[in-house]
Amino acid sequence: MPNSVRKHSFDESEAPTEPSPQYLSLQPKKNTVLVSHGRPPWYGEDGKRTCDAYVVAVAGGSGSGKTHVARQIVQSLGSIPTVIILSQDSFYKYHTPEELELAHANKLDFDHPDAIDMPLFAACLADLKACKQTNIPVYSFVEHQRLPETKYLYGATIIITEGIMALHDPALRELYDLKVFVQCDSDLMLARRIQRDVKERGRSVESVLDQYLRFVKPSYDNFVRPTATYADIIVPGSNNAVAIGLISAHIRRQLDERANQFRKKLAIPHLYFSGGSGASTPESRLEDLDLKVLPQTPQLVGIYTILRSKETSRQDFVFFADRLSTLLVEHALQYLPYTDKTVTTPVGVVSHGKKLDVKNVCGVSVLRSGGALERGFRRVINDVPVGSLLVQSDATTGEPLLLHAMLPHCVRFRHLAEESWVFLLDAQIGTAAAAFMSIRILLDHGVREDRIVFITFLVARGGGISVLRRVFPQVTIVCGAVDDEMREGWLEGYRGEGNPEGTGRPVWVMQPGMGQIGDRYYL
Ligand SMILES: Nc1ncnc2c1ncn2[C@@H]1O[C@H](COP(=O)(O)OP(=O)(O)O)[C@@H](O)[C@H]1O
Ligand SMILES: Nc1ccn([C@@H]2O[C@H](COP(=O)(O)O)[C@@H](O)[C@H]2O)c(=O)n1
Repeated sequence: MPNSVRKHSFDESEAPTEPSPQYLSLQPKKNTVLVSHGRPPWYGEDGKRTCDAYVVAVAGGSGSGKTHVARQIVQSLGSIPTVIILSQDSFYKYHTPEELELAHANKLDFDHPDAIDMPLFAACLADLKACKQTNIPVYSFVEHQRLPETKYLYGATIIITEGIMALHDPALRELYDLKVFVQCDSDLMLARRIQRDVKERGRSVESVLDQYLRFVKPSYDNFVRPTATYADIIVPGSNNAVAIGLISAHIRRQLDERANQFRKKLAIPHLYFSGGSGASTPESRLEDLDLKVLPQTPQLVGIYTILRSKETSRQDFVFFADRLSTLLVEHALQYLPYTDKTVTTPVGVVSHGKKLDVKNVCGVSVLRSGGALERGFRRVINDVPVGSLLVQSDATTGEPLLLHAMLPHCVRFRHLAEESWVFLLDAQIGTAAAAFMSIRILLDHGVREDRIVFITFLVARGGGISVLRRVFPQVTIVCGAVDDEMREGWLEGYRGEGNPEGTGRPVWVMQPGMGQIGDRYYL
């Protein structure tokens, strides 16, 4: 059922409040991004990244408790999805059949710094730190081998790396913001290792002891323990709750510093961006916004009339939304490159035509309402992969939060993303906060700005579109109608600042708009 809104008067001096997230408590695995809580904007109102992810390195001997420390930190921060653990164990090198034979006979040294692919580890970490995606190797301790698959990671604000050689490599040390060494008694480390390797890594007690005496202990003395001198903090290997609490408090401050809030500036750009800077105002001329608006034929206006009417049934709404999205996608396709193509017709005549000249095309819908454009999109572009981004407003501040990213294969890998054309699908651009975030995500992945085509039913001329245009001028924006106005209101039932009676969240509403498009399409 569509939510109704009630007007709320906006006070310019109103300071944005801190989000008060509800955290889920999950036991994280190594290299896991949790997806239970959203990521606030990691970029400013100029569209640029405001800071790197914060990197903590945890080194120490095998069995010293590095993983335990990393997991405890994650847990004490509330197991939020933007705090991830990156284990150096994933970066053991690929082994030849001869090396594998040695490994199974306990004769391969896994405790020498050369056993780990340090350049790959540094490259993946550098990408994550710069808020880009990365695809890390997957390693099997049972098979002693790197597996064929990789694991995609994106969106970390805090990265906790852990490994015996985490502090060994100078290039890696350059990437760390905080260096921790877990100091533990050797007997305790050995006892823990026997228990763990027998239980989790398919080893016998005898083989663990053999490997320990041959490689693990000498390596600890020669390579691992000396790196404690690089650490900012030495944490004991047991009874370390206080140390973990202090580190977590420090990291929480880093986390808070990395959450930007500027949705109101987007929603009412003339209050913030006017003046001598040549910034746009809601009175911006439509042609200055460089929107690709469908020709306003009576047939198109007829479709909008049906979609805007509150009397329209859900069945009709879906039918006409699908029809409209087909028209929008057809229109958008003209902005892609084409080359000449000659064919011979069934009657033997040569005909000169065109063919689409792109390597990869995919779609990404901004859920939930972007899903209303998906059917039309798939109808026009055959077999096209479609991913999704779940961007929702924070319940108290209305700021956008990235809750989930499920991107197509051709965007997940940087070398493919760099040559992909990506259609972003979202039902409307009002404050433009979700559009801002989804474009930023694609750019983080290496998609070229001029290869992003944003398709939407409605754009609010007085909303964030003028800022979006200025910040991302090369993105093609295709829409069917432009509404003049937006008004701030509250979704029915909101209880909070400015609206003490209800429960809900603040929203900006397009005027005349189409209501809550996601609700009308899906419910
Ligand atoms: N502070 C601690 N208190 C109790 N048990 C611990 C502590 N630190 C580690 N352990 C246990 O010791 C074992 C090895 O710890 P782990 O963190 O996997 O070591 P590492 O990653 O350094 O090889 C695990 O079973 C873990 O539960
Ligand atoms: N195939 C392998 C690879 C590594 N190891 C051992 O793992 C230890 C490091 O992992 P921790 O989680 O204990 O830090 C290292 O000491 C290697 O000996 C292995 O046994 N088999």
